[in-house]
Parts: sequence; C-alpha cells; structure tokens
Amino acid sequence: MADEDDNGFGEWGGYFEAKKSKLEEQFAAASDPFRKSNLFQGISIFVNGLTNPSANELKQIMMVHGGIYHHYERPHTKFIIASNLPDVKVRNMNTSKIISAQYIVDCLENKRVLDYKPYLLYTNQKTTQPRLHFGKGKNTSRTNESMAVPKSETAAEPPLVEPVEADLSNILNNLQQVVATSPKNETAAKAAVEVSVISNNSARTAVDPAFLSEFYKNSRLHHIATLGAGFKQYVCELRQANGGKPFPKRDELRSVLSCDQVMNMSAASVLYIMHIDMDCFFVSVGLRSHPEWRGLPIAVTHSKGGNAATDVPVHPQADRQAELKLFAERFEHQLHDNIRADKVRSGFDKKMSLSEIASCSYEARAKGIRNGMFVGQALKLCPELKTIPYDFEGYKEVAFALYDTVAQYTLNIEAVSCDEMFVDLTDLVEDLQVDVMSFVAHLREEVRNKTGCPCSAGVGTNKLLARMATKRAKPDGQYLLGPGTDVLGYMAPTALETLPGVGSSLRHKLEQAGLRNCADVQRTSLQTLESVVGKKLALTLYENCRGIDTRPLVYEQKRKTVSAEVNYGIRFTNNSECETFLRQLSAEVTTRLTDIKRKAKSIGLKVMVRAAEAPIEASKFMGHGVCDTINKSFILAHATDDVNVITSHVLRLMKESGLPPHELRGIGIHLSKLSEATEVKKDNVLLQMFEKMSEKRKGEPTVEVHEEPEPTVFKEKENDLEFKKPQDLPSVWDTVGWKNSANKSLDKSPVNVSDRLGNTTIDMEVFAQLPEYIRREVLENMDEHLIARSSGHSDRTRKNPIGGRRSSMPCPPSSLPRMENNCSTFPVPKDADGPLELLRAVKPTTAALMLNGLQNHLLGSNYKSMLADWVSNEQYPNPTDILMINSKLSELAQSKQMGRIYDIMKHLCRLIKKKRDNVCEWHMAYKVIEESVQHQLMAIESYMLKLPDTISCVICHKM
Ligand SMILES: Nc1ccn([C@H]2C[C@H](O)[C@@H](COP(=O)(O)OP(=O)(O)OP(=O)(O)O)O2)c(=O)n1
Ligand SMILES: [Mg+2]
Repeated sequence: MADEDDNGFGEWGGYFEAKKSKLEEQFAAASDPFRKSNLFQGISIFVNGLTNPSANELKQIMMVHGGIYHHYERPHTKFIIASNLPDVKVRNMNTSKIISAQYIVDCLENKRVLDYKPYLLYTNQKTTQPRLHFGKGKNTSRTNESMAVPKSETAAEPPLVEPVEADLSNILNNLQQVVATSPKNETAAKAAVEVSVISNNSARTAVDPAFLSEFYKNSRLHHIATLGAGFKQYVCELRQANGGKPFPKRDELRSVLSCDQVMNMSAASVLYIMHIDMDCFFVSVGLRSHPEWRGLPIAVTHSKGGNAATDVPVHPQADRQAELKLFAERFEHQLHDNIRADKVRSGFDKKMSLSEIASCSYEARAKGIRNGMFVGQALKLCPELKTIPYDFEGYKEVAFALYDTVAQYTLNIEAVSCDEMFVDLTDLVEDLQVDVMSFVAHLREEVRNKTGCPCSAGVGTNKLLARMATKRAKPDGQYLLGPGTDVLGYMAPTALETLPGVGSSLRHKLEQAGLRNCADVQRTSLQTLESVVGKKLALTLYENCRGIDTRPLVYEQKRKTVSAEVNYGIRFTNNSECETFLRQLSAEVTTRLTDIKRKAKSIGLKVMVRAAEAPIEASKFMGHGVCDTINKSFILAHATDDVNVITSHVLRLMKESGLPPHELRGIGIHLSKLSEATEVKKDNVLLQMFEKMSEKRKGEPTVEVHEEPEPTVFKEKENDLEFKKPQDLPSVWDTVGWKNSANKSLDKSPVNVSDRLGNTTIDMEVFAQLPEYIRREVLENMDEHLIARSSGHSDRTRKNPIGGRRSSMPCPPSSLPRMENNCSTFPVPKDADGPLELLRAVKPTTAALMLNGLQNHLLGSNYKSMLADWVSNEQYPNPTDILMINSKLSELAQSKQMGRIYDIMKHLCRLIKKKRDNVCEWHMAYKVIEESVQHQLMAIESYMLKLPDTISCVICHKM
C-alpha cells in the first residue's frame, strides 16, 4: 500500500480493531459468572439508537443468557437492534439484520430462539425509504400496543454512543431502574434482578451519598486503625485517672501466687517486658458464638466462601492477567517485595475471589493459609476452609476486656493495636515477689475466662526479645527469653524482615549484600554494615540482631496524624461528583480531628490514579487496581479544625492536580502537624508573612507535587508529607519558609533547632511558636553554631546549654572559609575592633554581635549606616537578619523605646523604597518586620505605632 494512503489513521484503525476484539473478549469473560442459560448462544447483537429495552438492558440479557453483545457493529454481528433509523443511515446498512428489540424480549419469554423475520424493521430492502415494521406476522405474544415504539424513542434520534467505559455498576444501576420503572417489561426486569442479585449491592460507588458511611462501616482496616488509636488514648486516660494509686488486684495475686512460685531473687534487678497478643484474634472472637467450629480451618473475610469465592463476577473491562503482570512487576522490581508478588501470582486466577483473609485459625495456617491471603488462593490450598463474617462490635468488646484485665495490675502499658500490647512487668514482679511467668500464666487464664479467647505472651528484657518470645509461644502459650538465655543463638536464624523497621526495600538491600538472617549480621562488622545501610540503621541492625533493643516503652502516645482514606468504589464520571465526594471526605476527616480535640496545620491529599498501563477496571470489583499515587500537601499559617478551611484546601489541591476524575481510584486526606485545640497560639505575624512571601514568590507553588510510581494496594507506611524547596528558589529562603526533608523530625526544643542548623534549615514554624526568650536563645545558639562552623570546629561540647550565655567569644582563626548561605550577611559596623575584627573575617552578623553582647547597633547611633549597608549590599534580605532585627526591635518595645523603633522603621522603609532589585522580597521583609513589631507593641502596650511611611507595592500589596 502506498504510503500516502496512510494518513495516520492506518495505525488507529489497527488499534480500533484490536479494541473491538478486546471488548468482545472482555464481554465474554465477564458473562461467565452471570450466565443463567445459553439461550442466545451464538447470537451477537449490536444496538443502534434508543431501544426498549435499552442497550444496557439488552447487554445484560445477553450476558445472562449466553449471547454476545457488540459495542460496535462488526461484519459478523448477527442482529442490529434498533427502533427507528434515519433513511440516510439505513441506506448504507444491510437491513436484513435490523430487528426490533422486542425479538430479544420475546425469545426470553418463550425460552427459545424465535424466528427473527417477523421482527425485521425493514421488509422492503430495495426501497429508498425503508418502512418500519410493526411486528407483522403476529406470531409473538406481544400486543401491537406493546410493540409500538414509544414516543420518546421516535421523537429525536440521538445516536446511541455506547459508553465503552460504562462500568458494571452503571449497568447494574440501570437495570435496577428498569425493575423499578418498567413493570410491564417483566422479562427484562427479571434478567435485571438476576444480575443485580449476583452483584449484590456492590454496585455502589463513591457517587452514592451513602457510600462513605457504608464504606467505613465495612472497612476492616478502618476499624483496626480506629481501635488501635483508641486504645493508645485509653491507656493514656487510665494512667492519668490512676495518678499513681496502688493496684488492689495485686493483693489478690499475692495470696494466689506466693506459696510455691516466689521469684528467684537473683533476677530481681532484671527488666521484664511482656508482649501479649491475642491468637488469630478475629477468628477467636467469631468462634465464641460457634464453639462447634473450633478445631476447623476457619477464615474471617468479606467473601462468602464456597462457590461465591471461586466463581466471582469479573468486570467486562477488567483484565486479570494484565493486572497480575503489572502488580507482580511493581512489587518485585520496584518494591522488591517477593511476598506480595507471589501473592498476586497465586491469587489472581480467573474468577477466584480477591477478598483478603483478615485472620485465619491455626488449623487453616497448617494448610498453608496466611492472614492477608486472597480467599480464592486459600480455597485452592484448603477447599474445606470455612469463612465467617466480621464482628466489629465483638472485637471491640474483647479488646476492652484484654486491656482492662492487664490494667488491673499495672498501667505500664504501651498499646500497639486492638489485640496487642507491651507491658513492663518489672515493678509488679518486684512488688509481688512472684515468678514472672507464673503471673503471665495467671493473666492469660484470666483473659481467656473473661473473653473466651486465647492469647499468647512472650517475656524478654526488652521489646524486641519480648516480641520474639511471643512468636515462639503462639498459639495459646507463653515463653521467656530471660537472663541467661543464649540470645545470640536464639536470634541467629531469625529472618531480617522480622526485625522492627526492616521493610521490603531494606531487606532487598541487605540481601544484595548477602545478609539474610541475624546470624549473617552477627558475623558482619559494624563498619561493613554502615557501608550497606548507613550509620544509624547499621547500629540498630547490629544491636537488634544480637537481641539488643534500647527502645523504651511509650505509655502516652499522642496522635500525630488524622486521616480518612477510601480506595474502593472510587468511580467518578465528572468533576462535580468528585467534588461532592471530597466535601464528604473532608467533613469526615474534620470530625475525626475534632473528636480528638486537635487542630491541624498540614493538609495532605493523596490521590491514587489508575496507572497508564493498567486495565480500565480493576480485577477486584470496584477496587483500585494498579495505581500511581500522587501526594500534595499544604501547610497552613495557623492550625485549624474548621471544616470549610480544610475542604477548600482539599478542593484546591485536587484542582491543582489536574487529574481527570474518571481515572481516580483512591482518595485520602491526611491531616498532620497537630496541636491541641485549646493551645493554639496567637496569630504569628512573622510566620504568616514568611508563608505569604513564599507563596507569592513568582507564583511558585507552595504545595509540592510528589509523584511516585508506587503501587499502593498494600501500602505499608504513612506518607511523608514534605514541603520542599523548589529547585530554583533563591537560597535566601532556605532558612525560613522552606524546609528541607532532613528537617522533618525537627522537634520543638531550641537546642534541636540550633543543632540542625548545619542542615541549612531552621524550622520557622517551630521557631515562631517559641516564647521570645527562647527565640533569643535559639538565635544565640545559632550564632555560636555559625561561628563554630566557620572556624572549622564541630565540637559540640563548646555549645551553650539552653539559657546559658557564653562568657567569652571563641577566637576563630584569621583565615576562614566563607559562610554558608544561611548565615546572616549583615555588614559589620566600621567601628568594630578587637574580637570584632576576627568576626568580620568570617562575615558574622551584626545581630550575632548584638546577641553576643559585644555591640548593640540598633541601640547605637550608627544604626542608619548599618541598615543602609545591609539593604544596599544584599541581593535578598536574609531571613536570619530579619529575625535579628525583629528580636532587637522586640527588646526596644519591651524597654518602651518607641522613638527609636519609629526611627528605625522610618529609615528602613526609605532604604527599601530606594531599592531597585528584588524589590518585593524587600517589601515583604519590611512588612514582616513591621507586623512583628506592631504585634509586639500591641501585646505590650495595647496600641500600635503610627509609622510615617508604608510600603504599598502594586505587585505585593495584597499580602
Ligand atoms: N492487615 C491486617 C492486620 C490485622 N488484621 C486484623 C485481623 C487480626 O485477627 C487482627 C490482629 O492481627 P494479628 O496480626 O495479631 O493477627 P491474628 O491475631 O489474627 O493472628 P496471630 O495469632 O498471629 O496474632 O487484626 C487485619 O484485618 N488486617
Ligand atoms: Mg494477634
């Protein structure tokens, strides 16, 4: 074929053909589970235009009764179903196969394939104007009236564009409507009912207003997370309520355990940490009402098991094989997670249920079944597996009984989850002088009596060993890894991924270095380990593999994040559906926030988008399938619990993502940087201004779009919501508005703030929350740090403790490297001498000098030249300098030197107005300083200073 014939559509044509074939295959695959008869076997239909029953209904009928539905007319399409077609259209068609939809209905009613000829729409195929055939022949059971084409169908002729993307849920919804609205059309209605019954109520998507509450009612992960967080809070409350009172239940124990089980006194100084965990928790709770099933392989899952789990409906647009390949590829090559790769490989078989097993009995485990496995796969391993439903109320009741039982004896409890905790038994053992394992046995028995469920417990000298001991103890047992145990030998065969903090990627890294179990690591030097995983991790690994774990128990755990996430049933067709859902989800997450009496400063949106190469529909009905995850976050100037604020940011973040609504498969809102609702600080002008400055800068985004091609079906860790500095942002902002990721864990201690200055960052948000006197100390430490760094010293012993002022300046060497960009660049006044000369060599700050008590320039007469030098010499206002000025103005405010403040501000304003470069940065700097000082004055004097001049720049004046 000549090249010119190929106008670019050749390839498209090929694609289109492939697509049509694929749709047919998908339809055939999807039909299987729905099939009730083979009535229409070998009959294919294509629906052209509006019909009654509708195209969707006809599609379902074909699906249920073994026919074939063509989304496009194909040469081999047997019948074209239509009501009326325009002449121009019919002229180009083979009218010998255009029949009325009634044909299908009548075949169904008669339960046999009838002669189609009486249903032909066009009997005289030679005429230019084809005539409508109104059911001549009358060998059908329908009346003329029922055969007549309804008005609505004949009026206009909108071509039926069959939405190839129409998902099963829409189809099912349509069918349900037919049932409701077409009582006459009983046969179609019956077929509709059959299909909708098969699919149960799973057709619900996030578009349904009741979806969210229904989703959370049934989401096991939601229940587990809520319970887990709840028990952390519960322990906190119990401890606060107890206030150090004795535990009367201990006295009972004294008499029960004292005779022959007195502890070995030589071990009295040893730490006894217990780890206690319910055995196959969900199953055990479920079996309380079915004791006759004890001893059988049982699993708790949403799937009904049996045929329902081995013959599940598959969406026509799903492609299990393609999805399996994608998942396996991602798990294996991107996450190095062979366990999950194997899981999909063995669980994605045709028609096998993709419901997960939440918990399985130990009898099921003996057959190779594991928690988290797909039901379909589990049934392959053990066809007699019995599945039982969830009982969320029961889990809560038993969990409370477990916690309350332990809490009678001690409140040194670290809650881990609803069925698991660490307990420090050291003081109890000392107090009661009992053998620790006798106590544990007594406790387990009490838990069993109260709950009807077994649990296991391990005891060790630290959390790691306690957990390791529980592994040995399970099921329904206890084990001590006490003093004198050969811990090295015990740990040796332990796989590294069993250790805390070792996920799939770290495991992969270690495996690459030939390290698989603790014995391998025990034989490796710390240095070698450091070269593999870095210094910090290496030490933890080195210790853990030897059974050493220095983590303390954490009794009072505060929530750090609150989130609401849905990754099931997300199927939007337009932005307005998406927006409605986002509003609902925002309300949900805000309620969760206010329930715990917190406010949040960071709002994060997590969006799961169908991966480009993933099939349109997921193999798991209404599941998310293979997705890419996009995280966006925004940091507010002030913590909030206002649903409107949260909603508007969520909507904006989604809008900015520009993602097409129909490609979304999961949405989560994460609130972090939480503070007590009651302790929210006063407006912090300084911080607010810096944030505004950052936002305004050349329209640069204040949110970070963090795209990671990460499959998130089984996401294992919380998102790190970062607030990164865009590449091209001037370094001047490094220290304030933007934080680098190394700073994520910055805590509020001023020492830490100054400690981390070496990472070119100070957390302004933290800084701004600090009381003035601590701010000054931070600055003081910062100066010291800068000087220490510039002099090439990193000796931390030279650092000031908090609150301590250095008595004398260190003497940096005369030839010093240039300071880093976060160093203040205030010029040193000309009249400096002595140690000042040395400081000039390293370009320290005026503020540093001020704070180190050498010279107080703003208080002196030369402040004008100092400010002039600063403004004229610096390209950008350095935030450190701004902080220094603020600090000094604050001092002036406190000592009521209003005249001096007035002069300084007036002069600074003039200087900045004369500036020609980067003016807006300087305008903003001035505003920050102005607002900060006014804020101070307001707080101290309850009035603001009327300044002679102000800055109103057209570019940044709105800020
Ligand atoms: N990804 C998860 C993890 C846990 N769970 C639920 C079901 C479990 O029954 C319960 C407790 O989790 P465990 O890990 O303690 O598992 P089991 O208690 O079922 O078994 P084991 O005897 O190993 O503790 O939490 C869940 O549904 N999905
Ligand atoms: Mg358990």
